[in-house]
Amino acid sequence: MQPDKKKEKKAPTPSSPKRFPLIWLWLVIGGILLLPLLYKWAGSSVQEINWIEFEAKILNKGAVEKLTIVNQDYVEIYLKPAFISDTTFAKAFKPLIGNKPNPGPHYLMTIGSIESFERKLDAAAEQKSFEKRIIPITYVKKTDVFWGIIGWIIPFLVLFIVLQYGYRKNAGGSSLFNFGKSTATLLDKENKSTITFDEVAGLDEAELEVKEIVDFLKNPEAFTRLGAKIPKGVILVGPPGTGKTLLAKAVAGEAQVPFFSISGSEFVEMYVGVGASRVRDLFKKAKEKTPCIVFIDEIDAIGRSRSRNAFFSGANDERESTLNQLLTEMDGFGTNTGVIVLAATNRADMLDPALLRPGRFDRHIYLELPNLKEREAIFKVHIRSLVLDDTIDLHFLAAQTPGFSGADIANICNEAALIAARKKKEQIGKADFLDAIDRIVAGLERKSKIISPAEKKIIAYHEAGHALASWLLCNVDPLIKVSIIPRGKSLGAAWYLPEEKNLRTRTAFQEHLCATLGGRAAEEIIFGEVSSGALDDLEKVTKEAYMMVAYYGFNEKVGNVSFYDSSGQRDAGFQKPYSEETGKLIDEEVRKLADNAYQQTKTLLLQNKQYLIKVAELLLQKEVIFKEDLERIIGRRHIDNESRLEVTELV
Ligand SMILES: Nc1ncnc2c1ncn2[C@@H]1O[C@H](COP(=O)(O)OP(=O)(O)OP(=O)(O)O)[C@@H](O)[C@H]1O
Ligand SMILES: [Zn+2]
Repeated sequence: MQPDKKKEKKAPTPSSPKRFPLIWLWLVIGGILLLPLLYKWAGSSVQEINWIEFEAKILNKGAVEKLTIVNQDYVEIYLKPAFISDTTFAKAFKPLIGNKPNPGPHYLMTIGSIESFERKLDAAAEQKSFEKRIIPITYVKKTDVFWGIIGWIIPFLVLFIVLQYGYRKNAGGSSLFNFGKSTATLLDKENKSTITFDEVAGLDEAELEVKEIVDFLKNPEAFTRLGAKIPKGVILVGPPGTGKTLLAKAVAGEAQVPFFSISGSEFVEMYVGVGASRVRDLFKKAKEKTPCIVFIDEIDAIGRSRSRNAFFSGANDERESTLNQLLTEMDGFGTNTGVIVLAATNRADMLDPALLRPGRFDRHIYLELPNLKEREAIFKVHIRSLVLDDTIDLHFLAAQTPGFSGADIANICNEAALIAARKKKEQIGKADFLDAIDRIVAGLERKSKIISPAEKKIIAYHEAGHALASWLLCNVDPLIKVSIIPRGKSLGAAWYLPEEKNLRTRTAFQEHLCATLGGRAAEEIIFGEVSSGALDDLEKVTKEAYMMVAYYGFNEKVGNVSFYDSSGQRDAGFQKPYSEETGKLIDEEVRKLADNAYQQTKTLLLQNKQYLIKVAELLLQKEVIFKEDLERIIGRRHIDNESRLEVTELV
């Protein structure tokens, strides 16, 4: 139940796509829709009559010039010129047709069927004894223009709206009309990057390297005069939150040049060919603004090694053509064009080698997680805008945050301010910072979570087991505090202060396994039974033991071999790089390692059972205990402590 530091990936920079003036589109569509409506309205001004009226007012008066039967369902009645009066139609169209008589049809009449209509006509003719045949009748087929057009337009309209909507959802704001355009955000003269090297802390070496780029952008002649070539592409490599984006922005801010920023994932869309055309567009825009900087964040989204699982993923084609386009563009501009491409990635080892070749991204700058001194410097940058009281000691805070990235530190500073504000304090104090650190490391305290007294006891002994084991083993990171207040998803937690080491010995690994199993061992010693609370611990132990055996060559039987894959190409797990026997051996040795560590820990805790009980009781009483409490119970943690366990030969 140890807390794990959460790494949050920041959202890609929001894009600001230029919109096609949609209003025109709607005007055109509206116009097309309106036309048939007008027609319909004009047409509907022809009066409709029934048979009785027709017979009485028209037929019997001999006013019919001709009849047209349309589609077997209605009759258009044309009157003799003498009988035409000014209809609505004629009035409406007066400006168009002048004083000419309305050409008709003058009336419409719906009929059941042609036969019945003709029968009625015959009967009327007989009755009134006039020749039916003197009335010319034509038969025509007409499609209703209005519904005809609507019938055509609606499916298109629906398709269009669906596509547009779907596209926006996928493309995050761009529209159908600009999907080949790059969505890069541009910071230029009106909208400059205001970040300077002043805001970047603890990246001295990287800063030195990028300063050269700033100098070139400010004064290119000084370099070109001597025939020097400036790198076209610089790739920034480092874990998340180490300030890659920040550094790139600072370069733009210092050099005072336009800065195009885009995330690699923005190139890749669901439509084939979009990525490549976006790359083309981006470079076209960039070349118009030279000197300038193009910053591609998360370049691994397009630049991943091309051979990777090529057979299994169709999306590869699209990514590959995007990558090819990027390579072409980078080859296309000369070293002195004044476009410098900065790219950032968390993993340079996964990038396509073609990207890293000279003439492309030939300069690599590695950013690492900040060390103690660097963290202090980063804290200094981020507290500038905060109102602090005089309890703040930056060195102390830096010491409390090993393994934290610059982004984590920025987050802590903000979180501390929020915590202080919630407490309605005037100034932010040390306690607020410590709370903020805890919160970021282990999640929010959940005091309201209901835990029965029996469970609380198990949790207390579990955490006491971790605390005691790590206290007694001298190669484990020093313990700072233990808590049984539920936080985030864990029920209890022990905080350690990782020492900043570049190398860890086998002994350190083994002792770490023991400390991690301390919780479960304590449960077994005290309650004679284990609980499900050690899931997290077991997961860690398994992973670590596997790393020891299969990666670090710590196991004699498996030998000095490593099955680690630094290129990340085996991620998909299609093929194991070792034989089945070796696989079995690895499994066996991992199990043995974990079992032995558990037995060792149990022995250690049994020998110190009186301390275990005291620590657990204190935990139950206070919920949170600190290093000082442990010192009072067990005595100072010392390398030469009598009861320290020699964990050297575990396997
Ligand atoms: N060296 C640093 N000095 C000062 N602030 C930093 C530093 N590193 C990171 N930060 C802070 O963290 C924030 C995020 O960092 P940034 O976006 O540059 O990280 P990144 O390395 O690009 O991360 P990602 O890989 O997730 O894109 C910055 O805006 C800044 O506030
Ligand atoms: Zn645990």
